[in-house]
Amino acid sequence: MTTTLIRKLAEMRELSRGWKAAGESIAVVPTMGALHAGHLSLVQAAKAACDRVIVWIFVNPKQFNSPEDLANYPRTEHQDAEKLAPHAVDAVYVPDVDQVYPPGFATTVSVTGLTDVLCGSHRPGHFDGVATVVSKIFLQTGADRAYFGEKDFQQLQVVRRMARDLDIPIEVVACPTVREASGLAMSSRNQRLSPAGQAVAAGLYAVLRDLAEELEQGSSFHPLEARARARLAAEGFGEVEYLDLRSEDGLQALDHAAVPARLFVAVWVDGVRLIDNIPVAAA
Ligand SMILES: Nc1ncnc2c1ncn2[C@@H]1O[C@H](COP(=O)(O)OP(=O)(O)OP(=O)(O)O)[C@@H](O)[C@H]1O
Ligand SMILES: CC(C)(CO)[C@@H](O)C(=O)[O-]
Ligand code: BAL
Repeated sequence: MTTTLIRKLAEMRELSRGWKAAGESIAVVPTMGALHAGHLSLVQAAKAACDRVIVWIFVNPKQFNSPEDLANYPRTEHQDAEKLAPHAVDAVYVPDVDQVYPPGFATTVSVTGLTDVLCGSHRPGHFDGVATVVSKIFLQTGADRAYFGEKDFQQLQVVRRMARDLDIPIEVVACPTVREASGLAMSSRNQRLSPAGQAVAAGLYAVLRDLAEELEQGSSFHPLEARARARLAAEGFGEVEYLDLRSEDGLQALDHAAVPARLFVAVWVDGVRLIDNIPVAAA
């Protein structure tokens, strides 16, 4: 089978209409490119469940709160095509900017509440950019299902809320975080780590796991948080933007692992911002 490379919305809509008319189910995998095994796991899950799979690749300027981050974001279209080839997806949609944000574009989709915490409070405007582009992804592709990674757990909750609130008929499917052998969550921005930064970053998962184990034995979070922050500093990590224990549903701050809970972290290493989260079983 052949994969169609699409750059124009009209072409995307025509394909999608044809598939729907034939009664086929459609999945979309939204990405910003620089693909790795984490993205490919979403593609595999989508292929297993749907007749047609679209991979969306677009470095969305509206979700970057820092111009340097946008300028430095890896863009690897040729390698992305090579990585997707064995997966034989039906379409790779790499829209031109004006297909997403035509001249005069003046609409923002904003999810309140869930976006006040974690990455929302540290990256002003980020989730407005995400919610706006993801509503467009859903509407442009007409997909029945959309696949997202738990690595971006807050994004997943925001996207679910947005789809429900706007009555977009799509099922949002969560896929587990794919990790390196060290436990480091795969991420496109990891490419920007120096060898020394990679060695430090490799320690993050163990810090989270150790913290989760103590919480699972019934300890309260705040004394453990102070120790974990000291350990991160001693291991060479830079600023910890947040290290929080929160409920999975609603992202409320917790002091004990009492309800389905997760640890969330955002930390700088070597000029690169890493995020991660892991579930914590109730004590
Ligand atoms: N390690 C991973 N495991 C599972 N899903 C992932 C992983 N990394 C990214 N994803 C998911 O892939 C989708 C596209 O993410 P994106 O293109 O931003 O990649 P990324 O690796 O998260 O890059 P970055 O965080 O550096 O922007 C998102 O749904 C994201 O949660
Ligand atoms: C969902 C997304 C593709 C929207 O630009 C992006 O936030 C991402 O890659 O996670
Ligand atoms: N994976 C989340 C996209 C971002 O960091 O902008």
